[in-house]
Amino acid sequence: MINRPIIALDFQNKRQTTSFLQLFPQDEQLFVKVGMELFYSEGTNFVEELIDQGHDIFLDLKCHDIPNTVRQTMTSLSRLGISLTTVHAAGGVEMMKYALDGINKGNHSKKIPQIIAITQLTSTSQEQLETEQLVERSLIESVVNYAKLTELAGLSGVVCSAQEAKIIKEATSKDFLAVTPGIRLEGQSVGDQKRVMTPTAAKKNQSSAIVVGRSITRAEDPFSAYQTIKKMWEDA
Ligand SMILES: O=c1ccn([C@@H]2O[C@H](COP(=O)(O)O)[C@@H](O)[C@H]2O)c(=O)[nH]1
Repeated sequence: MINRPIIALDFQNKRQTTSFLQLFPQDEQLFVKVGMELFYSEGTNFVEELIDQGHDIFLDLKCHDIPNTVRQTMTSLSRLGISLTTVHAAGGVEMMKYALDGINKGNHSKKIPQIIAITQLTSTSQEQLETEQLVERSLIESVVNYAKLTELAGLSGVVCSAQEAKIIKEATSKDFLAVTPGIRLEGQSVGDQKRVMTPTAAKKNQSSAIVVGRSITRAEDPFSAYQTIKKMWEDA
C-alpha cells in the first residue's frame, strides 16, 4: 500500500511543473508521476532533479515494444533512482519477463524500480473493447487476465481502475499491487476517463495506490485539494 496519493504531473515542461510544485510546502515529500508529455520534453535530467528534491517518482512511460527493446529500455531507466515504471501487459508475458530482466541487469546505485503493467486503460469502456479491440470477453475478464499474466511474468503489479482492484487482489498474491488512476471527487467531470472512483471508494475496494491528476493539478488550490484527497485515502 502506498500511503500518499500519487500526483500525475501532466505538464508540458519543467517551467509549468516547477510553478505547480512551488504551491506545496518545500519539505512535503511527494510521490509524483512523470508521464510521456513531461519526459519527452525534459528528459532524464529533470527526473533526477525531482528525485534530488526528495520526491518519489513513478515514471509512466507505458513501454510496449518487442521484448529486446523493452529490456534495453528498462536497463536505461534502472539507473535513474525512480520507484515505479510501466509497461503494457498487452506486450505479452515474454516482453514483461524481458522488462524485469532489463531492470535487474541495470545499475542500482540508487533504488531498484518496481515495474507494473497497464491492463486496460481507465479510458477504455466495455463498448470500445468490443467494437475497437474486437475482444469478446468482458472488460473485467480482460483486466483480470492481464493481471494474472503480469504476476506470472514476475512484475510487481498492475495499473487498473479502482473498480477492478478487489477482484485483482482476489486473483493474485497478497503483495501484488493494484495502482489505480481514474480518480475523481464526487460530482467532478470525468473527462476522458470511463472507469472512475472516488479516493474513499478506491481504498475500500482495495486499491494499493491512487494516481490523481486533474483533480489536484487543475484545482483552485492544489495543495488543499491534495490534502483533502490524502485525508480521504487515509481515513477510508
Ligand atoms: O489506465 C490508465 C493509465 C494511466 N493513467 C494516467 O493517470 C493519470 C490520470 O489523470 P487524471 O487527470 O486524474 O484523469 C494520467 O497521467 C494518465 O496518463 C490513466 O489515467 N489511466
